[in-house]
Amino acid sequence: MHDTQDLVRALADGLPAWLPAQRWFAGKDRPVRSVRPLHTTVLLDGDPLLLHLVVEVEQQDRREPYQLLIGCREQLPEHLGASWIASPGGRPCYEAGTDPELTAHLLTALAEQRHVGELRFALEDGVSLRAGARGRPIGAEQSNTSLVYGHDYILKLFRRLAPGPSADLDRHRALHAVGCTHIAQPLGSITGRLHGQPVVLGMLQEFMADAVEGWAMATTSVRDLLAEGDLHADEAGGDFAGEAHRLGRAVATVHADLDRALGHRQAGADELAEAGERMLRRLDEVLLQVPALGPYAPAIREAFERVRVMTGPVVVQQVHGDLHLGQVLRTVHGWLLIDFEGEPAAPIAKRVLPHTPLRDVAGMLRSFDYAAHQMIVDQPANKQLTVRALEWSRRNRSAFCDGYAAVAAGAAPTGAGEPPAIALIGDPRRHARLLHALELDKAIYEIAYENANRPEWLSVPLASVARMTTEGEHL
Ligand SMILES: Nc1ncnc2c1ncn2[C@@H]1O[C@H](COP(=O)(O)OP(=O)(O)O)[C@@H](O)[C@H]1O
Ligand SMILES: O=P(O)(O)O[C@H]1O[C@H](CO)[C@@H](O[C@H]2O[C@H](CO)[C@@H](O)[C@H](O)[C@H]2O)[C@H](O)[C@H]1O
Repeated sequence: MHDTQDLVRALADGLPAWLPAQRWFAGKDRPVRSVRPLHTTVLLDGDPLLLHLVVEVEQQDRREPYQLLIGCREQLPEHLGASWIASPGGRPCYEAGTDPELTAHLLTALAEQRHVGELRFALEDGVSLRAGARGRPIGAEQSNTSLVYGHDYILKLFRRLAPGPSADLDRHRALHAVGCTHIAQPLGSITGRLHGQPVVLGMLQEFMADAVEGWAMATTSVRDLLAEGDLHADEAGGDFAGEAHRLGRAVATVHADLDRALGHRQAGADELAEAGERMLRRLDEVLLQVPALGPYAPAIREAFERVRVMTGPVVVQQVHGDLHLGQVLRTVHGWLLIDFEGEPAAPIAKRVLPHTPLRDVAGMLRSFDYAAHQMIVDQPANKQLTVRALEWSRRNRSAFCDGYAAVAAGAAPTGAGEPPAIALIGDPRRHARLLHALELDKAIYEIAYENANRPEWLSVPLASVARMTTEGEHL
């Protein structure tokens, strides 16, 4: 089979079985009916062949476009065996991200700013690259696929696509333009066209080789505390509160920088009503998936109702949108925020909308709670461990808010002489009612996320909801 279109059509028949096993595939909750190739671009001809595909995946009630990079060889070497997808016409086709020869080609295309068919490989202004390095998949639990090139670059290939702007790329660009020091510099992009509109396919960034994920640091600290016989969180060697304080400062600074770059505005009662309704709708959807949430529903509804009838105004701006300890990296110079894409489950068009910065604060507060309680997920009856986990969570949540409040208190006016949004917010704990509702909303999202992806962790957000609905708006 030599014709590329025939090869791709035959390959597409093998994709319904392969897609659900991929970590980044967002539709694992229902069977894949069919996969239809929308665009095929030959990036490298011969043996190996490198194909860029945009396919439409059809499931019960949805059709969504995904990006695939496919390698094809006459003979599949042993080290690529695990990446095999199908062998249309006897020619093995596989996930190209695992083939160093093919990933090197992507970096070269970026370095040379190539145009191939409708694909544009471009560098940000003033950037030049050292090509030649081979990329390897980062191997993280991801919604997308990232390739790391030596100690220098990381290329994120977005998997589920939507035409129009990319929140991740645009927010990185805006933050870099105002000199934000809490992000990895954006270096380049890959764009194409989908349904007649531009679409962002990839983002190249500076790779922070010395970085440690916040989640790894926080859970190590929890582990050390839980292993101690009788020390408290502030006495244990691996105390995290200093880092949590610095992280609060970093998040507030990124909010101030996003405001400086893209501005803020006041959201009125109608938008708050809409936000409250959105929270209530999500609760109803998740209740259908996870009936165990039922006993807490009345108290959660009450909290969301209170948002629905708030009179405002509440200040909104561009935010991170899915902030948690897995989205922050600690380098020797301080904390960085990564992945400004918003919640993976949200429709892509909705992810660029402005929100209250308290949404990110709520995400991070949830994450401290997660870090503490996931460690004892299989020992729910151990009161001593539960008390200690709670102590760790409270101490670090509070240090994070202190850090945020310190930056908010000293925030300089924006270009227009106006105070930035974070100065209007001040200490996040002043907004207990809204923050509580945002935390509950995030926990509801997490319940759906865990139910679909990691059922063994479902009890973590469920237990948080139980605590939150008993304790109320308490930090
Ligand atoms: N600039 C970077 N430097 C070092 N590691 C990074 C960088 N960006 C991302 N990572 C690592 O890659 C992982 C996945 O990146 P992320 O942007 O969160 O992808 P996804 O959108 O697929 O969730 C992160 O958890 C982090 O460990
Ligand atoms: O990093 P992603 O953008 O893919 O975010 C999704 O996956 C996260 C898990 O990897 C999930 O985060 C939840 O688990 C984290 C620990 O693994 C915890 O730190 C977070 O607080 C918790 O929300 C995230 O919600 C989801 O969108």
